[in-house]
Amino acid sequence: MEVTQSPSSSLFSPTILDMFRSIFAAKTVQIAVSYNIPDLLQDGPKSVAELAKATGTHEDSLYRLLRMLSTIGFVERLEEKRFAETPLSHSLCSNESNPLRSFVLWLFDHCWSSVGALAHSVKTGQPSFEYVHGMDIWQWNATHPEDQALFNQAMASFSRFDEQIVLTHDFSSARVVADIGGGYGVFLRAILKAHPMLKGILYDISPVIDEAKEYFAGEQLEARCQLLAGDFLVAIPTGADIYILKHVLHNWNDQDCIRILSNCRAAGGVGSRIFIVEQVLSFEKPLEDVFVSDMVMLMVLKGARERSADEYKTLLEAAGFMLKQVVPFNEMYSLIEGIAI
Ligand SMILES: C[S@@+](CC[C@H](N)C(=O)[O-])C[C@H]1O[C@@H](n2cnc3c(N)ncnc32)[C@H](O)[C@@H]1O
Repeated sequence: MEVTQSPSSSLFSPTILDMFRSIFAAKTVQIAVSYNIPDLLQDGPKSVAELAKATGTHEDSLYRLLRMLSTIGFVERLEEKRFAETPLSHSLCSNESNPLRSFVLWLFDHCWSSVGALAHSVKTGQPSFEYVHGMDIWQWNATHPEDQALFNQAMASFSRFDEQIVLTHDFSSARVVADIGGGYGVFLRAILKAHPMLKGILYDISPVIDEAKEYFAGEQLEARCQLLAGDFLVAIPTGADIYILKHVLHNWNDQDCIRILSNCRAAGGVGSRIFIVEQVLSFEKPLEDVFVSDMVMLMVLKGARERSADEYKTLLEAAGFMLKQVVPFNEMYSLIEGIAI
């Protein structure tokens, strides 16, 4: 019998097909990572039977998942039912040098149901995360330590993309740098290592600071850095001449942003500097990643959003700062620098 294949474009446009594929790419990669497939393939190729035994999964279904994953380069199919690692799967092994693993687990697993309920956010303006989980993400993290750790590791993974600012920016006139909402302190540790004369303050909520302590102890930075717990909506530690808010303000509505910035202004006094590190919206240069991040904000927290440089200028001025400059330092992030007046 002669089988004629109709071109796929007659059914779906290539763009719709890409969307269809990318949903399954994200989900199947997350499942493979959850079952530690990258780790299992690290010491050599394995048969599906071996992988199914090691992961406690249904052999034929795992085979179908791996076959699909081989088409996106996540694994290599050596024989019909034998698979090897690729650079992509290797990059998601559980060792610490591959931090994007936690981001894959956080967004494609923990937040998956909130992505599914995004229509709720569009209809009501309320975060779908809260609609799905019955509480906001900070309350959820406070009552679910494992998810709190996953969230903080996912955030820390992005700090590695921001480290360029550490190498390119001039910190020579500063003595003390405070990273406010600084998470595990990946960014602050990079600044302190690159600038040995500087002292640091890491400030975050207490469960995060408790976990950050072990990272600082491991790198012998304890003597140069204070790790302080508190609520930045209430007060911010004094004594720094640069206050950093990295990926913090996009989580808050305008009123709360002005509160956080005003607290930095009160803590640092006239002449202190504020470094806001965020993605910046631009009508002239619309970057897909900024809009994707803005969707994540819409989904995750009430009032959270990405903003334009003009919007950051308005927030800074409302809190007693003057905008000094907006410096894009890689294809994703900008440094918005303000001076307290
Ligand atoms: C999106 S994460 C960014 C973390 C870090 N700056 C980075 O770029 O990876 C936001 C941080 O704000 C902290 N945070 C949230 N609410 C806070 C509050 N009320 N006071 C202090 N820190 C808070 C979170 O614990 C988290 O570490």
